[in-house]
Amino acid sequence: MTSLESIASNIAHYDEDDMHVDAVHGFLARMITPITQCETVPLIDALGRVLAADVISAVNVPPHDNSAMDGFAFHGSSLQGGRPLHLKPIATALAGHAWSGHVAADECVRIMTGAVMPAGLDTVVPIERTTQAADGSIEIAADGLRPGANRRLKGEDLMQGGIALAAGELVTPAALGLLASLGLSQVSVTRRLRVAYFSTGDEILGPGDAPREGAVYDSNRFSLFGLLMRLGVEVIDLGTVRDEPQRIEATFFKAAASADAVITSGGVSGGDADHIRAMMKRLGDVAFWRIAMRPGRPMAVGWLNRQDCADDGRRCVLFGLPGNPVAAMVTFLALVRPALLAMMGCKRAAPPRLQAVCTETLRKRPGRTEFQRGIVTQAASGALEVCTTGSQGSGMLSSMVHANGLIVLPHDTASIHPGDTVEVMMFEGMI
Ligand SMILES: Nc1nc2c(c(=O)[nH]1)N[C@H]1C(S)=C(S)[C@@H](COP(=O)(O)OP(=O)(O)OC[C@H]3O[C@@H](n4cnc5c(N)ncnc54)[C@H](O)[C@@H]3O)O[C@H]1N2
Ligand code: MOO
Repeated sequence: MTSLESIASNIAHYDEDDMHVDAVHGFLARMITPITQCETVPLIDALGRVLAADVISAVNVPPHDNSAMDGFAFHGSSLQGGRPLHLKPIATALAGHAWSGHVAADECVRIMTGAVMPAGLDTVVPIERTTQAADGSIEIAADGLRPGANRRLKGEDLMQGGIALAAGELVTPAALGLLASLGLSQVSVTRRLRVAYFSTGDEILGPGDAPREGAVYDSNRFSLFGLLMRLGVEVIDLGTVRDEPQRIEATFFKAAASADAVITSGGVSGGDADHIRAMMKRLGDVAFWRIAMRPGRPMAVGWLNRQDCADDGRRCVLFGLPGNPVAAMVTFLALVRPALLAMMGCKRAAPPRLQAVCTETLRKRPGRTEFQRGIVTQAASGALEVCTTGSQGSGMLSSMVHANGLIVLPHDTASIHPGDTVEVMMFEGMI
């Protein structure tokens, strides 16, 4: 069984007390194994799931050559140097009602969008480019019209026998529609990832609890719930756990028995009452990092031992996030989310980061990656601009609410000045 130590030995410049964000990504990529169990679900339930196998198209989409316009279908070979054509309409072809018949060179067929192209015809002129003469013939303004115009070819979207969607694809709304266009009623997806989460700390209150001196309401459990729901995993909410060893231990056992991964928040920086670190160490193979990033410096990563043997022999992955609410969200988005997607078997690449012109000074020293809460807007010129949400305290969740992305300032970067271009990891589609 792989150990954290053996993974660490393969990471260049591995230093638990000063982890480069790139080293964290490299470490997690080595640590994570995708789930292989799969299930067949009705098509409609596949949204947000990950395809377990390549989907081979059993049909052509579209299944036949068809018209892209309401107009008249005719022989493209009749088009000569843009001269107008005069053709006699002999029939009408409607979508869903194929018309079969012979069409001569001086004839045409009135055709609707989606209707099967009559045999031998390859070109459609839109109705607005035609006029009807008194004798019923159709005059076609042919300039700029090429043979094959406004015809959609059989199989041009998906070819029968080809891979319509590959294993590891996330079923997005578009992918769901595409699967439906193949006529499928069910699809094989990886089983839903089970992710347990809980908050720790004696100062943490639950919703509706009476306020008390020195206590704060639990927000991490709710931000994490939202982030996990957006990922489409099965969430297991294990509540808020006080800094009492027995309770923490029982909660970890529960998580390890029921989940593929467990996410905790708080107690990883090593304060006096942080029993959680000692507990994590005792219950599994866990590394405690100080990551060269802001926010999100302390973080625990590893595996929890299972008391009983899990059905698939997998170990429960542990992500111990820092307690500060912004730090918990940022470490989730930047580090945990890609790892969970990999566990889900999702091969989709991370969305590209936007480039935007920064409109303010961002103070930074080289030596750590920073994720500042940003608001991206479009200037009148069309260029993307970004400013921060103001104070960047890692306890200020309002800074996340007002942001629409994270400005990513790489490890070696120094301060940013107005007019400099920065990269932004947009929230849209993520949180
Ligand atoms: N001596 C050091 N102190 C701290 C360090 C350090 O490196 N050396 N790191 C700081 C950083 S950065 C962070 S982030 C925090 C993380 O500490 P913990 O993960 O141990 O978290 P706690 O101490 O339990 O809590 C920190 C902070 O967050 C609040 N919190 C915790 N859980 C929740 C929750 N579920 N909902 C809302 N707020 C929560 C908690 O009340 C504290 O204010 O450590 C720094 N200290
Ligand atoms: O992880 Mo801490 O939030 O950098 O303050």
